Amino acid sequence: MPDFPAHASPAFPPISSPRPKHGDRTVSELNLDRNSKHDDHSHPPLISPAFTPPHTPFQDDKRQHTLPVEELERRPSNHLPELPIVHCEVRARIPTTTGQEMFLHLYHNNVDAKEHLAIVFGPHIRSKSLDAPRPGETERDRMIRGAYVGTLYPGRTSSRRVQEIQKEAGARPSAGYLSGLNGPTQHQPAPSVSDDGSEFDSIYPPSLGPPLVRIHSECYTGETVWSARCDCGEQLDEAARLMSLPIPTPVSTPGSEASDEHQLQHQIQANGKLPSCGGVIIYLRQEGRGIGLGEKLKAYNLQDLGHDTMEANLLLRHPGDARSYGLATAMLLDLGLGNPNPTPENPGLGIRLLTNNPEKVRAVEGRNREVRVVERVAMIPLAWQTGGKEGVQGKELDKYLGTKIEKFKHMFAPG
Ligand SMILES: Nc1nc2c(ncn2[C@@H]2O[C@H](COP(=O)(O)OP(=O)(O)OP(=O)(O)O)[C@@H](O)[C@H]2O)c(=O)[nH]1
Repeated sequence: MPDFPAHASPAFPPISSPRPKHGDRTVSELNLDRNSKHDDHSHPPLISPAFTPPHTPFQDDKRQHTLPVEELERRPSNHLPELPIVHCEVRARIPTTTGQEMFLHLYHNNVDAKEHLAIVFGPHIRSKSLDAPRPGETERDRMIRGAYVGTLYPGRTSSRRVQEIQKEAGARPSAGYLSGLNGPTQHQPAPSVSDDGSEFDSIYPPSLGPPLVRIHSECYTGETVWSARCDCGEQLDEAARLMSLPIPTPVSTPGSEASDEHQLQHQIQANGKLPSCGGVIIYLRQEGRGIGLGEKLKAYNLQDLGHDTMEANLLLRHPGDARSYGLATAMLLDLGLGNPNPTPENPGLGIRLLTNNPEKVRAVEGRNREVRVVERVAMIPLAWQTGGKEGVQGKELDKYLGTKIEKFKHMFAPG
């Protein structure tokens, strides 16, 4: 493994050949040697390597992805006594520089005054608190705050889905009737409506498998001013890229997947391109692992004086990591991604969490396992994946990653 930094050895076996190229990577290609063992016996692997899919994540047997959650080391002390109350105030469509769209959801809550965000990729994830009717609001109010289904366009008059309008009209209305209600202008495409009147963004197709989720902590330096002290900006970009990957061609199996395939074909026809497999980045305003930007900058000066990132926090009288994840749990539940009461008949999908931080896996599930993490997907630095051809690099980053591994016990490989 000549391309990996020294602190990556021996925990980081080489990535299988051929070496991944930027733009070609899939989630599954992030997997390292599945036989590798984490060398710290005091921190057993949370998830067996078998839970990271070997090939296309959506085509594997889903039982293979089931996390043996009983094996998780629970740390209830890190959970908030009760889940915060969160409320999605507004969402808006954001076209991105990659050509994919995402929906930015802005949340308020009852524990801090910050505006935490959910960055939603794909059409299938919706906020319950956003969609719920609010007293006295008009259809226009609902569209302005983003509580609409389908696509906005000049002249649209209803936030509701075509199915609901049809139901209200008592029979299947004519195309002229629908265009009077929801009709696009001549410049804008109509909402994606299938033959039976349904729209795509109303359900999460089980055939897509558990959605990909990233819980990301704000990092002004890494995400905005090009800092090479950490890998935060790269991780944010990579999470978005993975969630924008096109859905693999659906497998034709009996049951729901047949209708998913029908929907997929329809969406391809409507948009002219493959929809993304989707997912959500929960973007928490936890700058500097919760200590804030000013304190993080002091910590950087201490690091330049020779201390590592954990020591610097402690010298400033902060915990090494001052974060909690109850807000993320509550936001995931609001987005319909929790599964608090699984039954054998309805085990639920759970989520696939993109992280190297074992504490996040435990914490985001919540004290009562309101959310189920069925798989942890490791985030390998791009420089390690590409032998230094891509990604953030530098001696400060090497030290940062080394401390994450040695002191914070982050796992840069599955399991
Ligand atoms: N206090 C402090 N915070 C830092 C430093 N470098 C980055 N951060 C913050 O650390 C947070 C990201 O945490 P990381 O430890 O990099 O990663 P993680 O979120 O725990 O784990 P992953 O899910 O694997 O990314 C962001 O809020 C950054 O602003 C530092 O040197 N000191």
